[in-house]
Amino acid sequence: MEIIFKHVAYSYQTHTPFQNNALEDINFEIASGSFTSIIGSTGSGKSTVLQLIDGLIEPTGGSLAVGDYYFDQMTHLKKLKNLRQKIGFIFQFAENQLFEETVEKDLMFGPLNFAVDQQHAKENARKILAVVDLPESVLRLSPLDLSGGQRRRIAIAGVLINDPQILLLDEPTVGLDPENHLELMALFKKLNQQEKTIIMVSHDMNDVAKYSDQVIVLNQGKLIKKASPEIIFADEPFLKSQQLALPDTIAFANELKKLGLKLDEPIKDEQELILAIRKQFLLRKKI
Ligand SMILES: Nc1ncnc2c1ncn2[C@@H]1O[C@H](COP(=O)(O)OP(=O)(O)OP(=O)(O)O)[C@@H](O)[C@H]1O
Repeated sequence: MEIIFKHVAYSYQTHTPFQNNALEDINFEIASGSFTSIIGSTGSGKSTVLQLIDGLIEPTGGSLAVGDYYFDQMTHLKKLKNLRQKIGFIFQFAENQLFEETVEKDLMFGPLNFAVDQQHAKENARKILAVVDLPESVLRLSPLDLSGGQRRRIAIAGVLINDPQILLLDEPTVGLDPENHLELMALFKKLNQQEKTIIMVSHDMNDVAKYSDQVIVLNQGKLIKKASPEIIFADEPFLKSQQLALPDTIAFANELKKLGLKLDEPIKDEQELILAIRKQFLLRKKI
């Protein structure tokens, strides 16, 4: 499902003294099956963009299209219920939304809500655990008996069980240990390779550089740059002006360049950095 924003604006608490113009004249397109990251400093409007795509709020100006669904300020949010079925929203600290007595009941909640019968909902709950790499034995447990990382996985499984075409991720790995962090990002990458469109809000520039096809930069409610990660992270002065960090591998590659190593190709993760350094050493050996 393609996503198109045309002159989108959003204000909180409109027509009150507390009106907050969170987004202004936002224009972008997100291709079906792509991985887009949205970055920008605190309060720049990233989460508001995700809420608009999910049809949780309607724009106060302009219009947007998500697949066949078109909406503007005249649209009734109730009409977007079917759209929300096709989108999975993984909120920050998603595990805080687990509320049932058992993992199984929690996982069955979504399908039962979308009129799937008990038996199929149970079967789907069992199957989805494999996707998030958890054993079936957790089904009988209370979410409170699980570790933080496992609880996050159950919350994500509860979203994936509805087989969404678009995944909205709001800081999906925040607070996780490095191992769980890596494994979850690998899962999102795999889902993306299975044609799911991913839109991720993140403050983690390593993930943004490594996984995205496209990066959207917001600043105080305005879109100020939209480009590939290679282009975004090659512009250090721009990143500094936005208080955005360089990904570790790119920062390291820049230090190596200062020491005289020729690293001309764009580098976005450890793997590419290792290959580029190896190539330089092989070239030097030949000389
Ligand atoms: N429910 C709300 N009522 C009023 N203002 C809000 C509300 N939610 C967000 N805002 C304001 O809208 C602006 C954009 O907020 P948003 O949460 O989209 O930014 P963000 O880039 O996701 O921030 P963060 O990185 O801190 O999560 C901010 O000025 C914020 O204070």
